[in-house]
Amino acid sequence: MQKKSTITKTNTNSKFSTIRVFFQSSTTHYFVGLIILIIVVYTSISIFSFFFTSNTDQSKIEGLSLFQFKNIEAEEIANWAGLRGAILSSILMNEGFGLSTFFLLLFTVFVALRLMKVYYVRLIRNFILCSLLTIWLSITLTFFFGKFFQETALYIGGKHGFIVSNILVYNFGTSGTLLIIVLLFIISIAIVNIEIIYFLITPKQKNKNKIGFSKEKKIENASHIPPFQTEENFSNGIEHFEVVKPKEEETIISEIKEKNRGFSKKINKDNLEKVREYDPTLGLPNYLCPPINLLKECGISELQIDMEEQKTNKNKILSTLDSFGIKIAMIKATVGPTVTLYEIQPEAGIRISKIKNLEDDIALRLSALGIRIIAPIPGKGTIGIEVPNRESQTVSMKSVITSKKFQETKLDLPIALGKTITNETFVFDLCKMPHLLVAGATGQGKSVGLNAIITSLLYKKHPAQLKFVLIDPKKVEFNIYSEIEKHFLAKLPNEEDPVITNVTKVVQTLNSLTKEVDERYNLLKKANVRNMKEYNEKFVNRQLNPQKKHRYMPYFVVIIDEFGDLIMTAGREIELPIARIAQLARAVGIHMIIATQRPDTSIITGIIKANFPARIAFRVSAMVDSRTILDTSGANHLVGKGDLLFSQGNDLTRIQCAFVDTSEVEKITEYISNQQGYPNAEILPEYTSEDNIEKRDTTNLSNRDPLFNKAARLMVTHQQGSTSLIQRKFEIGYNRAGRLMDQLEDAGIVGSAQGSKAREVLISDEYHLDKILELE
Ligand SMILES: Nc1ncnc2c1ncn2[C@@H]1O[C@H](COP(=O)(O)OP(=O)(O)OP(=O)(O)O)[C@@H](O)[C@H]1O
Repeated sequence: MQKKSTITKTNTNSKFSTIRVFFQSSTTHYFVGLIILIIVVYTSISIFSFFFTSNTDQSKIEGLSLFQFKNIEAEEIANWAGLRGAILSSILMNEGFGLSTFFLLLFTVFVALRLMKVYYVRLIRNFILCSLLTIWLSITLTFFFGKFFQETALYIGGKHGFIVSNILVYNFGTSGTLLIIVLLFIISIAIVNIEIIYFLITPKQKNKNKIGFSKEKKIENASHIPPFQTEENFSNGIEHFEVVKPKEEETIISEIKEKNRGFSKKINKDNLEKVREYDPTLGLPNYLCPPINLLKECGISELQIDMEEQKTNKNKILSTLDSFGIKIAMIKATVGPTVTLYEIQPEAGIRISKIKNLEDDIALRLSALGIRIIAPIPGKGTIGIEVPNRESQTVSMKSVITSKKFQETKLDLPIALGKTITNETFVFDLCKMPHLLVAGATGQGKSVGLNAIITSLLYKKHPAQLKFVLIDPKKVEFNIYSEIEKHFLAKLPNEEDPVITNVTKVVQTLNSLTKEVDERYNLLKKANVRNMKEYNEKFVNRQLNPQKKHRYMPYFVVIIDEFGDLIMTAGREIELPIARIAQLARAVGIHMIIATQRPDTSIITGIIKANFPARIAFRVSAMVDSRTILDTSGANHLVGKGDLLFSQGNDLTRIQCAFVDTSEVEKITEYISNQQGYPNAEILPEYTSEDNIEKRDTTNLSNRDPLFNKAARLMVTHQQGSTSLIQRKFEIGYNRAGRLMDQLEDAGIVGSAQGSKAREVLISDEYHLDKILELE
C-alpha cells in the first residue's frame, strides 16, 4: 500500500517536473516570444489602418466586443486587419489610450524580445516607463489636439485621455493642466536616466562632483572607496549582460542498464577471430559492474539560476572596478554548481595586475568568501572573476557517472571527479597524471574526493584489470573497501587485513611495490616492449608465454590517506620508496594517490612535489598552504564542501567534487562482494626486512666511499646514472665506480640497473640532494 502511494507520489512529482521543465525551457520561451511578436504586428496593422478606415467601420462594429460574433459581410469592413482588427483597434484607440497605445505595444515587443533572448531589456523599468508615457501622451494629445478630431470617429488620446484631460482642466484650469503635463514628462524622462533629475535640481553641484571624481581618478593609489548606495543598480553603461546557463549534459542511464555491465566478450560468428585472444576477464566471466541505481540522486538535477543574484553581483563588480578607475567593455556570467564565473573585458590600456590586486576589494563589496581572479583566462583574452553562488548545488556521483562523457570515455583509468564551472563533467586519466597529490584542510572534502575517485574506477574496471593498494593510518576511511578484497585489493602475503593501517606494514608494502616495479620492468625487458600497455597487448595476443613467467598485468592504484602522519612517523623510510615508485612506476601501470590534511613543506617535500605533478587542492586556510600544494595561491579562496582546484602543469581548473556518501559506497562494495571473486586478494611480492638489513649494512655510512657525495652531485647535475661517467670524472677503476653506484642506489639517488642503459636519476636537482645528504 505504502509502496503504491510512493509510486503515485513519484509519478506526480515527475509530472510536475516535466511541466516545470517545459515552462522553463528556452524553446518554449522562444515560441511564446514569437507568438507575442506576431500579435503585436497584427495589432499595429489594425491600429495603423484605423486612422484611414475608422469612419467607415465604426458604425458597423459599434458595441461589439472582440469575441462577439455578428453577421457582417467581410467586404463591409475596411480595416486592413479584418473584422477582429477593426474591433481591436477601436477598443485600444477609442476606449483606451488613443495613439499612445503604441507605447504599450512597444513594451510588449520588449517582453517578446527578452523571451526570445534576442535582446536583454530591463522589464520592470520599461514597464513603468511605457505606462507613464502612455498615460502622459494620451492626456497631452487630447489636451492639445482633441478639438481637431471632434468631428471624426477617432479619439486621438482615447477615452482615458478625454476623461482625464477634462477632469484636469475642470479642476486646475488650462495652465494647471499644462504644468501637470510637464511634470509627468519630467518624471518619465527621469526614469530613463536618473542623472537628468540631478541635473535639473542641482546642476552646479553635479558639475562639481564630476570635477572631483576626475581628479580622484588621476590619483594612482585609488584607496578611496566611493559611496555604496547605488552600486546594486550600477551598469557602467553596459546594457547587455549575458548570463550563460551551461547546457545540461547528456546522460545515458538507459543504455548503461542495457549494455556494458558485463565485461566478457560474447562470442559470435563475427568475432570468432578474437577467440584466439586471451581474455583476462575470463577469471571472473560473470562479473557485472555495479548498477547505476546504487547511487543516489542528490540536490536538484537541473542547475538553477538566480537572475537577481547574478545582476546584483555584476553591478557590484562593475561599481567596484569603476571606483578604481577601471572601465569595462563587456561582462558575461557563466553559472556553475558552486561558483559563477564573471568574464570581463577591460577597456584598452588597463593593466591586468591592477584588476588582480582588487581581489580583496571585490570580496569585500560582494561580502563573499572564495572570490578568485583569473587574469587573464588562458586562451580567452578575458579576465575571470569567480564568485561563489549564494546557494551551492551538490553534484551527485550519479550525475557524473551517468554522463555521456564518462560512459563513452576510452581513457585507461578514467576518473569522473566532478563538474567544472561550466557544469561539464570533469574526467581525467590517472594513467596520464601519472600520480596524484590530494591536499586540503580537514573537513573540506578530501575523503569524499578519494571515494569519488575509487567509485569512478569501480564503475569502469573489471577486477582483472585493476587492483587497489589501500593505506589508511586513520583506520576508518578505507575499512569500507575490505569487502571487495577478493575482487579489487592487493596485499602482502600472509597478511590478514587487506587495508594497511600499520606504519611498519606500510613501509613493507611500499618496498614490496618497488619489487613489483622491478619485476614488471624485467618482464617488459624480456618481452621487448616499453610499457605495460604494449606488454598486455602482446600478452592478450598470445605472443608471450606464461610458462616463461609472463602474466597479464593489472593496473595498481596505490592510495595513501593521511600521508602526512606517515611521513611524521616513518620519515625517509616512506618518502624514498614513494619517490622511487613515483619515478619508475608510470610505465608499468602503478599509480599513486597520496592525500594529506597537512599541507606544509615538511610533508609535501621537494621530492614529493617533483614526482607528483598532478595535484588536487581542497580549501586551505592560508595562502602559504595553497602555494605549498599548487605553487600558486587560490586554494585559500575556495569555499569548502568539495570545491577544489585541479592542477596539472600550468593548468588550474576549479571543480565541484562529486558527492558520494558512505551508504552509497557500502552498497557498491556489497554488490561487488556478493559476486563471485578470486580465491584471494592479489598478492604483492614478498618483502622481508632482512633484505633491508643486508642492504643497510652495505650502505652503512662509515663504509661509504669518500667520493660518495661528489658522485651523487655528479649524477644529479648530469641527470645520468652512468658508471663510466663516474670512472671518467674521478679517474677511478670500474670496480670502485660500480660500488659507488650501488651505494647511490641504496641511498635512493639513482634507480636500479637497467642492463646496458644508464640508470635513472631519482633526484631532480641539487637542492633536494642537499636535503637528503644533510639528513644522513
Ligand atoms: N563534494 C561535496 N559536495 C557536498 N558536500 C561535501 C562534498 N565533500 C564534502 N562535503 C561535506 O563536507 C563534509 C566533510 O567532508 P570530508 O569528510 O570528505 O572531509 P575531509 O577533508 O576528508 O575531512 P578529514 O580530513 O577530517 O577527514 C562532508 O561530510 C560533507 O558534508
